[in-house]
Amino acid sequence: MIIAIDGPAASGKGTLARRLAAALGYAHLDTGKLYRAVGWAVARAGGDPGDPQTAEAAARSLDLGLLGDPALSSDEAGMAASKVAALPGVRAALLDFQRAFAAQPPDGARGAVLDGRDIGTVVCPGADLKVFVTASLEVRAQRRLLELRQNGQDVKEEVVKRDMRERDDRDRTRSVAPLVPADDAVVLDTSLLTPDQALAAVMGLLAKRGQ
Ligand SMILES: Nc1ncnc2c1ncn2[C@@H]1O[C@H](COP(=O)(O)OP(=O)(O)OP(=O)(O)O)[C@@H](O)[C@H]1O
Ligand SMILES: Nc1ccn([C@@H]2O[C@H](COP(=O)(O)O)[C@@H](O)[C@H]2O)c(=O)n1
Repeated sequence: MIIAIDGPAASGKGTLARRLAAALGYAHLDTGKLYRAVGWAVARAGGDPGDPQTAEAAARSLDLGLLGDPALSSDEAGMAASKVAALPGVRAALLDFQRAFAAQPPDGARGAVLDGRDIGTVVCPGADLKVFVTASLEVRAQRRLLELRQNGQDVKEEVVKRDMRERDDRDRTRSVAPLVPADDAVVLDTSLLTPDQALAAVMGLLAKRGQ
């Protein structure tokens, strides 16, 4: 069983995907971390994340050990990620790994939950369940602000909101794998939902479908 969770920044898709995977005993892949690791590797080396050759080389030689680096959660890493993510060569370099994870989840798990921007449309178009998670920009910016401050990062509200809008715009308008709900995705607005309520909504969908 493959579950695809997509949506814009800080909509709550990662929280939902992680909790869903734990509840079902499935493996979870946060695909945003792959793009963050590539963008961050380029930026940290002083390169331009928007440069196709540099970014594609970084994607092809990506060290998966970097996915646990706390620096990946920064706003800067998110911006660098969205720049490398607009490049077709970078997306192609990361595609096989994501598809292999979904087809053969690690540790013998019976299923996989992947979250990102293009899971339901490109990575796993045949997923058993697709959920497109949304929330208003205001709510999402407040969530991210709280998260970054709790992580000890000194960030300004207007900068977080501006960066989020810019990142969402780039993700929605890029020519390759843009952020759009798959035709067969269920849209879940979490603006007024707690993480528990969002999880319950998806568990309810699975139960209704007999899965
Ligand atoms: N339903 C919710 N209600 C309140 N806060 C939430 C909810 N879901 C997630 N959060 C919080 O909002 C923040 C962003 O959530 P999360 O990381 O799940 O979003 P995301 O869509 O995966 O973001 P990104 O794409 O940037 O990784 C986290 O601090 C998380 O704890
Ligand atoms: N499937 C995906 C996942 C992510 N991206 C890009 O990475 C950026 C960071 O992702 P987060 O989920 O960690 O916020 C995001 O803004 C996208 O540009 C992607 O393109 N496809």
